[in-house]
Amino acid sequence: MIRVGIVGGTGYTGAELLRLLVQHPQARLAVITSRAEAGQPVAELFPHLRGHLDLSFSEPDIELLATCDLVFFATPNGTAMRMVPELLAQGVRVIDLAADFRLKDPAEWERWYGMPHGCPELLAEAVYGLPEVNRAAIRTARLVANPGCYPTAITLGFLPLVESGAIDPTWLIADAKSGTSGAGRKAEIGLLMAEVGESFKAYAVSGHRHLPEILQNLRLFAGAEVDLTFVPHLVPMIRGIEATLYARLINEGQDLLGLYQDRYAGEPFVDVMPRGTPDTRSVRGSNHCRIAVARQGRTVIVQAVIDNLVKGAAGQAIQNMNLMFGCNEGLGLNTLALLP
Ligand SMILES: NC(=O)C1=CN([C@@H]2O[C@H](COP(=O)(O)OP(=O)(O)OC[C@H]3O[C@@H](n4cnc5c(N)ncnc54)[C@H](OP(=O)(O)O)[C@@H]3O)[C@@H](O)[C@H]2O)C=CC1
Ligand SMILES: CC(=O)N[C@@H](CCC(=O)OP(=O)(O)O)C(=O)O
Repeated sequence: MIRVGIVGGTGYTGAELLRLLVQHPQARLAVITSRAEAGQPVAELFPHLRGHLDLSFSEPDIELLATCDLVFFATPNGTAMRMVPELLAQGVRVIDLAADFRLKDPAEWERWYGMPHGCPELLAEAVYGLPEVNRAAIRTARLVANPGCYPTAITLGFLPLVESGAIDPTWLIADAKSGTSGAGRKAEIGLLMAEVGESFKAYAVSGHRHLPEILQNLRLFAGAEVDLTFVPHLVPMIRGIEATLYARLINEGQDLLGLYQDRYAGEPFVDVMPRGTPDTRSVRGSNHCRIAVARQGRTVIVQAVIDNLVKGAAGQAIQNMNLMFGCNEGLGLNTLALLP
């Protein structure tokens, strides 16, 4: 059994880790932290876990966390980097769901996240946790940087086009939409029902912090410097990301469906649709990225959907845990989407 700790067990991604891990046959939850709820039984805050988990929230104490084989950080950006060096030194493996270890360049981190990096010496070692491009390195990693939600959908969507050289890398557009759970479980006026319930808007139009992550992915894993315009939107739904991606074909005769089917053949959590359009509800609660590809003349249109809390966060983190501990990659992740 893998003895698991979660730092940040009261947030949306922490709660999603709990939902999936209580049913995981090889994981045993040992430590779940919350500073605000320390001492409270977890199942009192989350009654759906009654009968599945007999554990109380603890303070995020290093010595306690060091009793685990693996610690997930489901905490705001800039939190994990203060605790990870000590945990690694004590032989604990780590998966960070935040952005602390995703960017390789500490100056780039500081520019986009507005704080100096706490342990830049670990950035080279940290393994980017997108199994579809990095499976072998994840298996042996001590420290995994779990991808951001938009970068998961957008990287998987563009990857076959960019790595095959089928498109012009200087002209890529990602028009992405997210449900409100992507912003976390916090009180904020812009996230009130009355503000977002019947509304739809773009944000971070002049530059979102996921842009450098996506550019780094396409450079390191698809081998191309690309010029990408990325605009995220907030839509009135709770879970889900839909990314509509545009690129220009070099060769109009390209078999696009074949390209995507071949690239993702054997991938347990990427589904390429032979026809039709993927919708977010087809992945709600599931670890799948569902993709369709179409064309209008020379323009390719890729649509990728994920659940931001599952393939975009907790599910992908468990997929990484399975790889790191030699389990079947899909263990504990065979939940189907909830319809309607
Ligand atoms: N929501 C999403 O769809 C996605 C989120 N992410 C990333 O995952 C991380 C978690 O996101 P999310 O679950 O939405 O966040 P939430 O804001 O919902 O939850 C944050 C959690 O972290 C704990 N926490 C806050 N500050 C600290 C601290 N200084 N030390 C220890 N614990 C702390 C909080 O509990 P307490 O304050 O009681 O200790 C809480 O449990 C973020 O970095 C986010 O960017 C990544 C992909 C998708
Ligand atoms: C809807 C919404 O607000 N989404 C969040 C994405 C959250 C996330 O994935 O955060 P990190 O990858 O940086 O950890 C945002 O745009 O900031």
